Amino acid sequence: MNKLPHCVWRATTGQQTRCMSKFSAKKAAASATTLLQNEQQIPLSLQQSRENSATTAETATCPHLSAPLEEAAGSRIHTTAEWQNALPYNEIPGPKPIPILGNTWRLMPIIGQYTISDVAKISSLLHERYGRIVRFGGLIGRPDLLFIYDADEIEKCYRSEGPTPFRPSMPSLVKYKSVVRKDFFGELGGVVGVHGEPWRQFRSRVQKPVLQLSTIRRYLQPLEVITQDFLVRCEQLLDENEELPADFDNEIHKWSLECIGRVALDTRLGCLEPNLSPDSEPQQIIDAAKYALRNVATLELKAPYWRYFPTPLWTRYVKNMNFFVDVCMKYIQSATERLKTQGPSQHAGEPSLLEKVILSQKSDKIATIMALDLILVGIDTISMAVCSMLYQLATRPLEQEKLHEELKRLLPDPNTPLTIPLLDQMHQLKAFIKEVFRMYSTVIGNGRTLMEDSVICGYQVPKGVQAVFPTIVTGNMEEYVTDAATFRPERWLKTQQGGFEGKLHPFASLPYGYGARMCLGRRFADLEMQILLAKLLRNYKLEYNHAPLEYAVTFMYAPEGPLRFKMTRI
Ligand code: HEM
Repeated sequence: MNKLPHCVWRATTGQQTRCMSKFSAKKAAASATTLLQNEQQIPLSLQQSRENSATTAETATCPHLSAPLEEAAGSRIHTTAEWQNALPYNEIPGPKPIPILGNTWRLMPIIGQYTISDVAKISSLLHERYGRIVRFGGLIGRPDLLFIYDADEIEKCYRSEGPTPFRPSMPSLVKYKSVVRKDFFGELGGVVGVHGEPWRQFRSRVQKPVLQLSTIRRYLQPLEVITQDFLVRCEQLLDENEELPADFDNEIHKWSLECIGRVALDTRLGCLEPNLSPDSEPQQIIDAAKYALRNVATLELKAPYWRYFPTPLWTRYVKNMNFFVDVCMKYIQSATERLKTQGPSQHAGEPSLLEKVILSQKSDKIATIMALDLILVGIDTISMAVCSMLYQLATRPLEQEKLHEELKRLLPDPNTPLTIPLLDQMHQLKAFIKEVFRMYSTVIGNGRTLMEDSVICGYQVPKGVQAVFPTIVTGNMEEYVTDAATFRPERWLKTQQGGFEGKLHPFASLPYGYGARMCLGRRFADLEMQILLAKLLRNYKLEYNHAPLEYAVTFMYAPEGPLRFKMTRI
């Protein structure tokens, strides 16, 4: 039996002591109003807010942001009753920072309470201890983190985020793109780690071809071929007990790199070749991408001294990224050369994604930077999501059987090529994917730097604060999801498809984020996962006959340990 995230966390946190429920926050806000007009309290809170705005807005700026955050942006709200009735920012509950070390010590080895791999647990623990809004301040070199566990408030934040949402991700990547490799990126930073108008302009140039259904349709057959090759390779890897090797996650990374290479680099990288040596180029690209992503949490959450001087970890990060960029550049350049000499390749009547971007933007530089962004975030996310999906399938035989039945019905001949209409009819399969994301969201949370002073959960929150939306926690809250602790994919189905009526707050589980900045690769991610699960489950039975695995955050949230699945042909 799998441990549910909530059980794991509750076990470590002991008694639940919510400081402020939704009800009591409202009551508190109301009594603050009656306190009134308390002549000292209102000016004091505003002053506090201004002080916070000044410090946090500074750290929220980005070299790829065209203009600093609007100075006057927050002032409009100050005249509203909502703001004036709200509680001051410094009254938001949360762990108290200690002098000099702030709250950073809590993430330090030995003396700290939390390790990086516990990030998901920290998030749940903060909610259990402090309530629906938690201020985690005093982190060296970065603004306060404001954890929001209220799906209505999360919805409000997303819906009011404006045309250029600021996702405070990866300052290390920002520094790499805008300072260390300014020679390469120049003013074209791409979308990851870029903000404001430069982000909007870049995103609007590439968004249409990336998300177009015709693009997705074009890649169905090439990705199916890659997945077929992957399954052949899996069969070759089986031992005498029909089990996959302990480092099977590495094989999944190879499959996802092969997929993203086909989409973003217009090439078959050869990752699925047998006997790939550890120093082969595809394996090195996988290692480099993994290293870059997995050290982000350490670089940014533990004391981020690399901002001030080049720490050994930072030096290695840069070297690793340089290797990664150079190798990718090689393939993109040859793809653009091929386009110039041979014209666009036509598959299913469509040019490739790279060709569409080069032709529409008349710039291979934009295509290059887009491809780098897609690769940078597209390998680990999908690989870890697939690890999680396969583990859940292997440990939930009844769910697996349901999917198998659906696939047998839609694909009576297991060799039937997949089509978009067939994928569209795989309701159980899609519901299963959504339910895994709800309970074990691969990306545990999303965030936005507030661009304006706002009232959140009855508190005055200054602009510049980093709001965190912990989807891994909200997706598991009974308040928003009926029978939240039970794995029930049917909750995602319509009644006529066998679904059941129940609460499912639309902002509780958002694995791909929301709004203008939502995951750019989500359609490819869904396509790749659906193809893999459909091909696998139509032809094989998956089992896991070892000690249960715990979920942990390296960068993504996934089962930690050897994925020694037993894979038997049906
Ligand atoms: C299951 C796998 C994946 C998950 C769970 C995931 C999740 C996310 C999330 C939560 C965001 C932030 C969205 C927001 O701020 O609202 C994001 C952004 C992004 N994702 Fe994904 N993603 C996945 C796969 C991919 C893949 C395969 C690609 C590339 C092909 C990709 C490309 C991107 C890019 C480029 C962004 C930045 C968008 C921007 O800032 O404009 N993702 N993803």
